[in-house]
Formats: sequence, structure tokens, C-alpha cells
Amino acid sequence: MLDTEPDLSTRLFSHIDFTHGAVAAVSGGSDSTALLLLLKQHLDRAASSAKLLAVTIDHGLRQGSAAEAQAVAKLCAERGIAHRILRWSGRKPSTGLPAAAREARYNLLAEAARAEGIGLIVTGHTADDQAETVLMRHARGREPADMAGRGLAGMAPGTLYDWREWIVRPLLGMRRSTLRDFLRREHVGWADDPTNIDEVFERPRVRAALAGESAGHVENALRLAGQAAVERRQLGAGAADLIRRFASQPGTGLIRLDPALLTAGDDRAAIYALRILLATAGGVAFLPDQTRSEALFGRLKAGFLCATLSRTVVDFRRAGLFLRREARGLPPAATAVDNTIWDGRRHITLNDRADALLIAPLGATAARRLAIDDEETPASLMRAALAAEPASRQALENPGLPRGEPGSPAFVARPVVSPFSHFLPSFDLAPARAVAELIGASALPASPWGGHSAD
Ligand SMILES: Nc1ncnc2c1ncn2[C@@H]1O[C@H](COP(=O)(O)OP(=O)(O)OP(=O)(O)O)[C@@H](O)[C@H]1O
Repeated sequence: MLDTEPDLSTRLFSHIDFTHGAVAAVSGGSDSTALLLLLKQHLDRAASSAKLLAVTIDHGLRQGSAAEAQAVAKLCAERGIAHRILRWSGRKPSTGLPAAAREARYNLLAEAARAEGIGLIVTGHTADDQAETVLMRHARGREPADMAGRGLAGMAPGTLYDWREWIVRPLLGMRRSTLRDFLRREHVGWADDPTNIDEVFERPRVRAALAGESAGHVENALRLAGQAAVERRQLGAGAADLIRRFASQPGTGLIRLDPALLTAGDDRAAIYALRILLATAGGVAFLPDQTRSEALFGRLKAGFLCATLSRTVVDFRRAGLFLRREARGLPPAATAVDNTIWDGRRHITLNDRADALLIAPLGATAARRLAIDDEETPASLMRAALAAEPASRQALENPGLPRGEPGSPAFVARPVVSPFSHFLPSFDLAPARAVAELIGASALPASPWGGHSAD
């Protein structure tokens, strides 16, 4: 081994907090195999008590995947690394297979981490993957105004999964060729996934195109991503600041924006804040379209209105600018499932698991019976927001039960920051934190970078 290699693993991992261990996602390809060996080297030297679990997902999608997983198991056994193979046993869709496989993979990795009390998953995404991602997004050119600030930032160094586990990508600044050189020196082989060169798919096409370009082409793409990431973080910090200064929550499900937001002076950040709040109030995973959000912002500047965007009613009147979930398209009454998200907005925790509990929107009739004692906010708005909150059917039908708030003692409905509750790229930490504080969502888990800021 070259003398420089301990420096390499220190450089890659020393800013990450491994106190609570790590799951290494190892497919058996060159990148994640190198990731595993470099991480093991680092932990042996710097954090020998930290738990390391390598996990390989066998998607069962091509011949040979089980053998590749076994090869990783063998390598791990030789190196004294705990390893698990997890199979994707769910239904395989006929369209959108790569996305479904990715979703299943992250879910299995997160479950494995949770089972071991580990809050950190590391993946082997490289600078080459980053360049491909940026070029693909560039080529698609969707929503140019938005992509300039967000999508072109590429993959974030970290992503919070389900508001719980951090997925960290320590190799994002490393070229694949460097990692392969490392493996060759270590005399460790790797598997080549044939789908990586199957040009039916977009990523392999971009990969092949990049292989024919000079190194400068990749560097340009990475520089572009770096600049876009800085812009995205700045925009997020600006939006977070505006949310803290101008947004409040007068009642459950109701967000009030001080109209001074419209003239605060930073329209880009205000529109970004508005988009995040619209998605949150509506329980939508994606931010509303940039162009429509800009148009809405322009109309708000012009005066009072009532409009709907992203399943959210935007009601601007003398008393203020209010956002709430529209009444249309709420989930029908259904048996509550513990630890699930209701309507994209509320995390449901059941207190009493013995009984089948029916949850339905509270509805306008029941909301009308609730006592509202808020002098500043129109009671009709408070009630309209409460009508879209989850309530147990039992509580609704039993007039003897106490009123005042929807819900029931049988479950807790905790707000979630909808656009970031499943995947929160570290670029967007600041606005996610500001919205979580605003709506009373759970606090974010500690950052994997400890005192360093790599987000
Ligand atoms: N079968 C697998 N088992 C475990 N980890 C995997 C598997 N496939 C991919 N990974 C992890 O994901 C990283 C990226 O892999 P790859 O680029 O093939 O996936 P991707 O579909 O682009 O993933 P992503 O959606 O996260 O970008 C790998 O370096 C590895 O850490």
C-alpha cells in the first residue's frame, strides 16, 4: 500500500462523525468496494470502537446478482467486516424500474441501519456520478429558472432519509479511476454491472459520452455543480431567514405570512420560502413549479386574492396572508397504520395498537363545533384548517369525547415538512429546520459532520 493512502482515507472520512457507527452500502462495484476498504482503514485507525456493517442489496433483477453479493460477503469475511445481504422481495413494476429499485434499496439500507441502532449510511457515489447527474439535468433543461439554483447542484454530500438516517457520500470529490487504482494496488477485484453500460438507459449514455471527452469536461461539470450548490445553500439560508421573520402558525394547519414578506426586498428568497411553505401546507413532496409560484407572488404583490397552488389555499386578506390545505382530495376514512404519513403532512403514531382505528379528515361540520379563542385570526380560517386535520372516526361519532383539537387520545399526528420529509438534501437544511420549528415537526437529528459544515 502506498504511504499516501492513510492520508486519502483521513481526507475522505475525518470530518464525519462515526460515533454511532455506519452502514456501508456495497454493491460490489468498484466505487463501493473502495469505499468499504477505505472506510475500514479509517475506522481501524481513528474510531476502532465504531460499528461498521456492510450491506448489499440483491435486487434480484439480473442473473449474477446473488453471486456478486456473495463475493462482497467473502471480501467482508476476509477483512473482518460484518456483512448482510438483503433481498428486494417486493413487486417489480414494469415501468420506472430503476426508481423503484432505488427506493427499495434505500428503504432496506435504512431498515438495516435502524435495526443496529446506526444513524448513518455511506454510499460510493463518485465525482464521475456527480458529473453525469449534472449533465443529465442540464440536458433535460426542465424548469430552467429553478434548475439554475437547485437541480444543477447535483447530489448533495448528505441526504437525510425519512428525517432519520443520514446518507453520506464521502467519495463525491473522487474520480472513479483513482478508486480503481487503489483497488488494483490492494489486489481486490470488483464486479462490473452490465446495466452501467447498457445505453438503453440515460445514465450509461451520458457516461459513455463523458468517457470520450477530456478530463476538463468533467471538471467543468463539477465546477458548475459546486457553484450551483453554493447558490442553493444561500437561497435556502435567505428563505429560512424570511420564514423565521415573517411566518407564524396561529392554529393547527394554518400558516400566516406577514404581508411585509412581499416587500422584504429579496424576491428570489421570498418565492423560494413561499414554494416550500406551499408544499408543506399541501402535503406535497415536490415544490410547486417556479414559474407559477413567481406568478402567484406577483399577484400577491398586487393585492388581496384567494387562489390554490400545490393543494394549498392561499388566502390574502386584511388579516394577513394565510396558507392551509385545500379541502379537496383529502384521504378517505381508513384504518390507521402506526408510523405512517397521513396526507403527506402528518406523521401518525398510534397510542393504542389493539383496536382498529379509523382516521378521517375532521371535516367542516365537526370543525364548526370546535371552540376557537384567538382574537387575531378569523375563526372561519382556523376552522377551515382544522377541518383538514386527521381525526379518529370514533372521536367524531362519540359526542361525549372532549373537543377542542382534532385527533384523539388514540393517536398523535405530528406535522412533517412535506417536501423534505422523505429526502432532505443537506443543501436545504436551513429552510427545512426553519419550517420544522414553525409547524412543530420533530427536530432534525444531529448532522453527520459534527462540528464541520460539509452541507
Ligand atoms: N445493490 C446495492 N447494494 C448496496 N449498495 C448499493 C447497491 N447499488 C448501489 N448501491 C450504493 O449506491 C451507490 C451508487 O450506486 P449507483 O450509482 O449504481 O446507484 P444509483 O441508482 O445511481 O443510486 P442513487 O439513486 O443513490 O444515485 C453505490 O456506490 C453504493 O454505495
